[in-house]
Amino acid sequence: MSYEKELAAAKKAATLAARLCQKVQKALLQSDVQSKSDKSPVTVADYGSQALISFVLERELPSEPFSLVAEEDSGDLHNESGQETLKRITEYVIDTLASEETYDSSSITKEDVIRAIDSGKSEGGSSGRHWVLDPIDGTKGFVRGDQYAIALALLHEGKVVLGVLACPNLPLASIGSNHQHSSSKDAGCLFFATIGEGTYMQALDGSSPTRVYVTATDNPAEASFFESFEAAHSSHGLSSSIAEKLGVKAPPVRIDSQAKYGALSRGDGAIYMRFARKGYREKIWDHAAGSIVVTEAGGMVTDGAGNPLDFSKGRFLDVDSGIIATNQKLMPLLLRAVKESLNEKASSL
Ligand SMILES: Nc1ncnc2c1ncn2[C@@H]1O[C@H](COP(=O)(O)OS(=O)(=O)O)[C@@H](OP(=O)(O)O)[C@H]1O
Ligand SMILES: [Mg+2]
Ligand SMILES: [Mg+2]
Ligand SMILES: [Mg+2]
Repeated sequence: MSYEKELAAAKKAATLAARLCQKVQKALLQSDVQSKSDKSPVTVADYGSQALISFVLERELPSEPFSLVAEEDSGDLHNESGQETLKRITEYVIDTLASEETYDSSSITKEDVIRAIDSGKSEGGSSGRHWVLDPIDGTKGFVRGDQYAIALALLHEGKVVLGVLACPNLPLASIGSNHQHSSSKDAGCLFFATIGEGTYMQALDGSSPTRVYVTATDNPAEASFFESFEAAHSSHGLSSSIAEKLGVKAPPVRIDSQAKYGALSRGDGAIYMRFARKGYREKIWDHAAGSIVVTEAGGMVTDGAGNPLDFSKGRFLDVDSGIIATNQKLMPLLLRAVKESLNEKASSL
């Protein structure tokens, strides 16, 4: 089955949303300390990105039933303090859509924005088609001025068949294990993948796409690994012990968001490990787009026990012992190291 129309719509939607987020991030980073501690700028970008993507997908694909599983809902926008935020979101959406000649955005109202945001309440599941959206993944990175991603995927009969990752601050050149704070020069990547057709990357501001592949290395000593920037999101201690067992020499590369999956898909590093604290339930929008970007580039994404990720169960993604990704040659070694480390951890408790 071809998903050509859906891919074109998804790329357009994610690219426009990235533009909106960049405008908000620029204003946020230029603002004074007081308004930086205020949560509203990131809220404006989260909601704005979700509303805009919902508008674009519905307009580009009018003949398809529209179901969207997305992170945000309009709950907080209905009270008194939400009114100013809603006004700003609507302005950003109108302004960003105005750059597309084919859209008449001037008539979009605050009510339209609320409706667009709340179209993301779908439960997903194993039948039919559902879009899956994280309007800004890596919110903490966004606020810091670091990495974040707009992550959009399409589920068909419970399987991810298409994924687009817009990473506005990710350098176009490789980020190795000696990666420093990124400059915005030559940054902005759009990764996209369709089932059976490979993964491609292009510049967010337009360039022809190039096909990307995960690293071919089978030598852990040459491999480096990615993990969350935020220690609260993934155990850095556990990943270090696994890396040590494997014989990985390079220090971890810690970056925010699904930009990690994008970087892995083009071979910047060889492994991604994520071990959330016990009791935390992963969400499908945090992994759907990233996982197909990696698998179509030749990689593998499983939970810590080696099971494939199951996106067909609704909004949550239930996993056994974390999420890991690497190439096909390193996966058996990685799984063994994960198992050993988890057993050691369990017996030391
Ligand atoms: N406690 C805890 N454990 C694990 N994961 C959590 C936790 N809290 C949040 N989240 C989710 O992590 C998403 C951010 O992804 P990363 O951890 O890859 O990036 S980061 O290092 O936190 O920036 C982040 O996505 P966004 O909310 O879209 O930013 C969350 O869905
Ligand atoms: Mg997220
Ligand atoms: Mg988010
Ligand atoms: Mg969030």
